[in-house]
Amino acid sequence: MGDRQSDSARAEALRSEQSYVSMLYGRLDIARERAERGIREILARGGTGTRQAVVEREVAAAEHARRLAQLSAVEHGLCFGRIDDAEGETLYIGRVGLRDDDHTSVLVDWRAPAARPFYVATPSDPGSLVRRRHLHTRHRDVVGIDDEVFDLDRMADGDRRTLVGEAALLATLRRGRTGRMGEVVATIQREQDRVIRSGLAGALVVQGGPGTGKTVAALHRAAYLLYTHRDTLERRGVLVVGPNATFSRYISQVLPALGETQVVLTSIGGLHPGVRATAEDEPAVAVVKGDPRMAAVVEAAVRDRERVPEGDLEVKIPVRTSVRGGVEVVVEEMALRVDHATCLRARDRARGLRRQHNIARWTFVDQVLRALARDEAAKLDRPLEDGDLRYAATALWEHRSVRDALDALWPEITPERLVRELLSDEERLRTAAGPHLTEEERALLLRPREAPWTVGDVPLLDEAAELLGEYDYGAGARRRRAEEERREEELYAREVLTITDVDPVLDAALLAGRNRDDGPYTTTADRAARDRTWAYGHVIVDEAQELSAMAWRTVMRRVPARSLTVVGDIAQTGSAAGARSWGEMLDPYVKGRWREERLLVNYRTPAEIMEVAADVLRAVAPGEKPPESVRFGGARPRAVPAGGTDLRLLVESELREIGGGEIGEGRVGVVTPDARHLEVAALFPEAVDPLDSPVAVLTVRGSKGLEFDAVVVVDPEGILRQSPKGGQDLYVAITRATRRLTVVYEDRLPAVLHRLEPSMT
Ligand SMILES: Nc1ncnc2c1ncn2[C@@H]1O[C@H](COP(=O)(O)OP(=O)(O)OP(=O)(O)O)[C@@H](O)[C@H]1O
Repeated sequence: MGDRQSDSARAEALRSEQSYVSMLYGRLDIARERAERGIREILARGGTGTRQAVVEREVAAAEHARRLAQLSAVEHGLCFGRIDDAEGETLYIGRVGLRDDDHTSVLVDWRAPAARPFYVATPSDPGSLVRRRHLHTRHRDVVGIDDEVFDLDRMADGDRRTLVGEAALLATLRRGRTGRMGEVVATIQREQDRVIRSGLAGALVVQGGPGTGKTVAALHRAAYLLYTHRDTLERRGVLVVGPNATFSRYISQVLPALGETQVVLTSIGGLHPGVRATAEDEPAVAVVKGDPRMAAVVEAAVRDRERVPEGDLEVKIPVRTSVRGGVEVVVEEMALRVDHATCLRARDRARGLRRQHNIARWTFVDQVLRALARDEAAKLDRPLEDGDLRYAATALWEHRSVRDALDALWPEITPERLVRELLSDEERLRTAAGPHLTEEERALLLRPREAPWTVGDVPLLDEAAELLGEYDYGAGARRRRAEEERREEELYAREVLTITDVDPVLDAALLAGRNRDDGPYTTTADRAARDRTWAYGHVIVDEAQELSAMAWRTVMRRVPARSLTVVGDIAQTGSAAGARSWGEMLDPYVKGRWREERLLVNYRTPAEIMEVAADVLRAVAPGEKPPESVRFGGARPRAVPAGGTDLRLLVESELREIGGGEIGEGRVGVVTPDARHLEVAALFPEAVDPLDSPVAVLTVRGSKGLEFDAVVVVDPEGILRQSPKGGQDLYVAITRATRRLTVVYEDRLPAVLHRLEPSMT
């Protein structure tokens, strides 16, 4: 009887929620149609007319397109929650806000202040709420409801009859892994909510063990900040720096689904435009490259490119040429000379400007050319008026021999060439390293000229770019011109805004920015990603423990306002050049101005696996407490000897286990030491994509931030031995599992894994 009563309560609740949710999708369709119609109408009006008309059309079209993209991204799980308060008021919470024809809110955007109680109410501190309800939808159908009742006595009778309970969080956690980060906007927990809604200003560190939802919190924070501080952040954009490109893909789908499209996702290896570094240095090399002393080395390398000849400068210029057999041949030359002291003065003067190398070069070149011109006039016994000097100097610059001589002293140089030559030329490296590096450290840095860029090179390139300045001399003038144009456009846009009614949140600078590009409309994210010197409004660094001191310099340059979210776990630091403490990395920039939040609950790894991980954690970070798991009851983690184990069969059986007897949706991650990655990957030729194939074969580094239903750790001893941070690596590998863990050991199981029960496959 009781069951039947609760069944009918569930059915009634489902019916009523379905009718509300159907109404919401109806509103969504109307909003989309409106945006589509807007675009169609603008296109129909054609591409001609006055300049004002064209701008108006482009702005309006861009706004419609943006709205359409936003509305399309929220189709899945449009509405996921409802709160009822003691006054009898009900709010529905969703991915975007929607209003009905009377402009009454029918769906509250999850980022709006009104939605906050949905995330922060707890049984001990429910605020004014009497109930929180989670709605589960598939496509447009409501398929499940979970209620948390905070105050049964104050609930309306009708609502009391239709209570439906099951912990929404645990239901979410039971879902299989898909290779893309799941959406958890419906089940954000209170401690995560504090992180998400923390103020924009200053640096926030989010420290938490594996699976505590740091990435989840950081991404929702990006969406929240963009919503709450729209004016600032839409113009400047938000940069999210992750550990690798796979990770960026893993999380890339979450942001648009949260209603945001203004974010640049990249890794340290992608921060220098034009370079996509993925290769990693050996740990010892990474340590040297990541050391802050490298800033001084790069600076010395730039100074080394500002030379004067040992004695006087002598340059031969052709005086007489003739054409023989169609080729111009020099018949007579003249040697011009500039004395050593004048060269030194030219260099000092150029350096004294405190401009970047490629810009100060003009001063040096100009000084030496004038000295050469004076010498030429003297040798030809020609009077040289001051007014002629400039002309004579320019004429000398036409001679190849003069240009070569000046290039050899103070070349115009790109960051790429500077760093490549610094790291591949023993002599240059010795000179630049000076007292900063030991002989052993220099030897570690030295590599062949054609070596590919590594992630550790990118901060050096950035450092060099900062000191060298624009390679393209015309760029400075062009930028000044562009700046003037921007101001003009802004003025113009302000006028447009007063006469068109496109979007009240749009401001003139933003509007001008959107129309400035010569190509079609591009987003802030597009422009920011192309510009090395772009100053972002906010920067989020995930797996931030991996960044070296040099990498932090690179990141900090992109956020002069020092508005940052730093997310990571010191106990998971795998890079030998990474952080040992947050203070060590952040104090040089925001000493005494960074705040820390800790996340303590592990939503990923079941308690049984976490016990094994905790032993590893104790060995690498004795003071650290492992996070507490919310999941229990996974299969017992096990260890199998490599001898007699067929890895393919093992992985197949794991796929079957997680697929409930057949190979279905679940995913297996095989994590190997770096040195064995190729050999193991060759066993799984079908595992082509680490996110989309059912099986992914990864190094520990490649697995950072990702998760799998089942994890197979190959050769734990090899992982422990591969770097000074081998223990941390093993901790990371083990904690990638959401349900099952198998460790395949070589000769013997490492002592730190003693808790695992050896079993045969
Ligand atoms: N509030 C939540 N509701 C539902 N699932 C959650 C919640 N918070 C986190 N999760 C899930 O827990 C898993 C781990 O989250 P996430 O990857 O953000 O953790 P992390 O702290 O970044 O981990 P790591 O440091 O190990 O990379 C993900 O599957 C995420 O969807």
